[in-house]
Amino acid sequence: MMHNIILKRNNKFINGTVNLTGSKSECNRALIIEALSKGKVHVENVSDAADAVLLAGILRKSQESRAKSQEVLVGDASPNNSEIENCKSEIIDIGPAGTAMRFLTAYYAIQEDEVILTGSKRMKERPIGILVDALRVLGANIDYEENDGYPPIKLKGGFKQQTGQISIKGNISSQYITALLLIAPALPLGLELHIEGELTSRPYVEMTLAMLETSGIKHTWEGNVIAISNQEFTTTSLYVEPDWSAASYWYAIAALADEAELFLTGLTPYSLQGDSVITEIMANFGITSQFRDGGVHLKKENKPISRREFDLKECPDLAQTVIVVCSALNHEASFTGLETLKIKETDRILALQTELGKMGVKLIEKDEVYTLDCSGKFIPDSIFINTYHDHRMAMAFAPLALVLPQMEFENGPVVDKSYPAFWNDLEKQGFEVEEFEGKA
Ligand SMILES: O=C(O)C1=C[C@@H](OP(=O)(O)O)[C@@H](O)[C@H](O)C1
Ligand SMILES: C=C(OP(=O)(O)O)C(=O)O
Repeated sequence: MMHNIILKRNNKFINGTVNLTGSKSECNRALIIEALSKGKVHVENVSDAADAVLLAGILRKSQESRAKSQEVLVGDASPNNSEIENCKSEIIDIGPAGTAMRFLTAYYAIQEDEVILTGSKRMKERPIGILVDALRVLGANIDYEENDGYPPIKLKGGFKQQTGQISIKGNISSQYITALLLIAPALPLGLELHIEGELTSRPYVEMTLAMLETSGIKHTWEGNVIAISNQEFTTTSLYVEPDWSAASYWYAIAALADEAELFLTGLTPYSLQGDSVITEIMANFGITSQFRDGGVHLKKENKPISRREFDLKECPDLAQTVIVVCSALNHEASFTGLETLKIKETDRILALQTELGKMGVKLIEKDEVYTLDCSGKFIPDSIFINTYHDHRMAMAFAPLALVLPQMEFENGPVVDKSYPAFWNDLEKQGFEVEEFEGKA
């Protein structure tokens, strides 16, 4: 049995304040930097996102056990067999946290610990071969435990850097590039990363470099080559900003309301998060964003929607939000830059097509351009949304409660991955949220 959610909204007027948790992306980077900096860098405003909480716990435990084994070595007592066994191949289960999986792969590749990194059933289908190949060229000892190219993987320690120059494909996931950049300052020979072909999700790479820069790490980026030499972190703190991807669901709610005035605290126009582009995207839907009072004020102005083409390559996590809003407004726009969606928490293209199909909306692909067809759209009395272990399927569809009489969501806690307070926040803003036991 799992906790499903019934969601309803009896009016279309939104007015309130929302405090969002810290960005999962920023927090995951900050935690790895903190661990690599050996305490010099301190993370402030750690995110409540389950993925970040899990990563923080793993890094803490790993550092504690390293400190403990050093104590054993320093002390008289030689470790007994069971202690040696415990030190061997610790199994780390990262669940559905893709970013954490990729970052930890690079992190453990240069540690002495022998660990097996594994995750959810879906994680075992999310490719990691490109990153593993790059780390092997650098000098890491990594084996696949089940299928080549996919988790689980065994990181065996004994890293000895062979080269500082590697090439990596840029169009599959920017997370591989970030993972390598994060460990670059700790590599004796530094890193010169040649990005082959197109770079997807570019703002996430820029976020990584900016956070390294704040931590005292210099880089150069010329053409398709990013270089970071072996460097020391400086003593500083990294403040995790509120999550703009989470903010996108409130923009969507504003877009589907008749009248909306919302205040999202803590957000600034100078964010490192590429998803802050939601302000520009939603301006097309009549949502104005004013930064004042230490946050952003959203206001809905009714005006016709003119933009028909959206390239989401730089903000893939906004794709579901924007496509669902367009479907609700019968705005038959087209979308590009969606290629990476198929290897995220679920195949998000298929999931969108299936769930939008439940109200007669089609998302049709031709030559990598996806177009909405709302000609067969209808309003069901109640709609059951399958969430496919994907937090963003639940959160992107929830704003539809403003235009549908009743919605039901499979697996409410799926939102915990990045925004655990999501259903509570909806309730605070006047949505009716009811939990019920459903079939797993
Ligand atoms: O680096 C990051 O924090 C992320 C990068 C993006 O992934 P891709 O680079 O695989 O598109 C994004 O979808 C993910 O949610 C978070
Ligand atoms: C793709 C996402 O996360 P991850 O890759 O970290 O699992 C996401 O949060 O939308």
